[in-house]
Amino acid sequence: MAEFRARGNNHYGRRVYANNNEAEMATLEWEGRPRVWKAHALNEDETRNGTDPESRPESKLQQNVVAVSKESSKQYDAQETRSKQAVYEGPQNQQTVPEGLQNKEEDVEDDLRRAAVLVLDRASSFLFTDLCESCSASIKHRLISIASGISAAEWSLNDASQLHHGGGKSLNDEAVEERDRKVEVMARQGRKNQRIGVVTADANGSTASNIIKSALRSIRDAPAYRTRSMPRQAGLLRRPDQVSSESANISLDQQRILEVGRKKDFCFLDRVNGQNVNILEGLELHTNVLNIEEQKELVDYVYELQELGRNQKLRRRTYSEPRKWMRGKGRVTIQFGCCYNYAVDKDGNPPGIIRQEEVDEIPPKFCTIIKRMVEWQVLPPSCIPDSCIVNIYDVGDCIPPHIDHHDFVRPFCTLSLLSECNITFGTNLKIAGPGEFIGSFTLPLPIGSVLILNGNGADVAKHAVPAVPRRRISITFRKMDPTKVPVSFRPDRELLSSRPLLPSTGYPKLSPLNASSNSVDDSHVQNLDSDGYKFSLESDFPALGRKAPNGRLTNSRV
Ligand SMILES: O=C(O)CCC(=O)C(=O)O
Ligand SMILES: [Fe+2]
Repeated sequence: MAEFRARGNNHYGRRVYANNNEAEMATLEWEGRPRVWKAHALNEDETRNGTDPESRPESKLQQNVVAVSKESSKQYDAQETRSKQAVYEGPQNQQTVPEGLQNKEEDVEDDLRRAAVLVLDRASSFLFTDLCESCSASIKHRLISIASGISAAEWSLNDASQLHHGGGKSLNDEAVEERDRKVEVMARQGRKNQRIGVVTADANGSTASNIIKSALRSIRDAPAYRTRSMPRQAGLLRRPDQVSSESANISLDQQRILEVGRKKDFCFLDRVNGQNVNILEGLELHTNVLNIEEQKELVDYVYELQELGRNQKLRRRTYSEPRKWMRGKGRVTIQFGCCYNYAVDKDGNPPGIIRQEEVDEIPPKFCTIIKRMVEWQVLPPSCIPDSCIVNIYDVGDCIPPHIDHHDFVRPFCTLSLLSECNITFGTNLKIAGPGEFIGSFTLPLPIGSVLILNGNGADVAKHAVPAVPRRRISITFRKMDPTKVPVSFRPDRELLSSRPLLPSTGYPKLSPLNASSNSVDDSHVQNLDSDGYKFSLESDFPALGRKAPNGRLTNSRV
């Protein structure tokens, strides 16, 4: 494969490359566990002129796609194994498809169609932005054909995308129209008793199939799929003649709620004051809360906010960035709703909310996410966030071990964007080097996921994000203790009226410290302090080496 050198870089990990011959190659990449999507396409000039001496343009494109797909599936498999071992396995966490519910052939085809619709519906504009018009049209058409149940053989017979890369001709308006017409006809004909398959004859078709396979993994990753509670053919996914009244009644929102993965049974037993305690009790990981397009929109918006902050167009305490770069330095933060002090500031204010200080209010885009989290039962309506902090991590940035300040009530949550990273938990997190923290339990945070911190998971275990391997953004949403709100604070009444869309399954009531059922020392009466907590709680980021009230040396600082 030809060597490519970087030509430019945009915000969310997309790169545009030029090869040694200066012929352009667009690269679209989106990295996130367990879905890694990449698509390549050569430009028209290169295709027409065959400027690359190594090979015919279409075969080079094919090579790229194959290489990318191998890399994707390797990464996927490694990630999948790692995350399964780290998180999803263990006697109480095992999630297997019961006997008799394994995939049947027709299920596989339904799933393929679901995957194609999912990509077209949720990710198409994000996927195709950097591709030439002709390539994206061709890939999109193959996706449409899979969604309509058209076989690979049928597709390659009729595929007008050959007009571009396969046939070496550029597309004029007439050809585009002709192709659209053919695709429409194929879509109308629907499947013809042939296996759909995702294998395709041309390079754009196989890019489409890589994309579909990734989407398929996402679908099969959703717990609702594993337990078969996910509707297998919602109205959206069927041709109109197949839509039953039952499935047509499922709204897009309801379908999305069913696709949210919810893991609530985290367990790590630690010895705390003579008892075995599940220090992760209260943690919840909700995945697929934001789809790719929504994530992209939010990432773009965060960068806009960062630009405003840099140009001093936000209130003084809203935006802050670390002064110098070193591995393990803090990270850029943008705070809304209240001004939160991580450590004693230069004016002598203690850590916590500074009531006299004003910052900007939560932007409407973030309110939409808060509303969704309540409507989709990620957060309880009793705890609607009224403040948030955006953390922008550069490569190597981290957040040191801490327990979130009690000026914020529980639960609170963190939304992950841009790249996956690990968060680590433990009662005694070790600092192994700049930005390196070792805890008892490490959890990968997929992009688009929301981690809920509550109970022991929020207040007994500390948490830290070790130096991140890739740029990352997180948004921590928290509700302020009503007695601590800034003097200028005005609640958002509309936001406060958010309620779950589906009947509530109830939120767990958590005791301040939950001893595990197999506690070896049940006879001990818990020795709660005046706040009702068994342990003294450290402020978020006490200065390095400061002694915590419980006598332990604290080890955190931003
Ligand atoms: O970035 C994250 O995922 C964690 C952020 C966090 O712990 C915090 O903002 O308190
Ligand atoms: Fe935190």
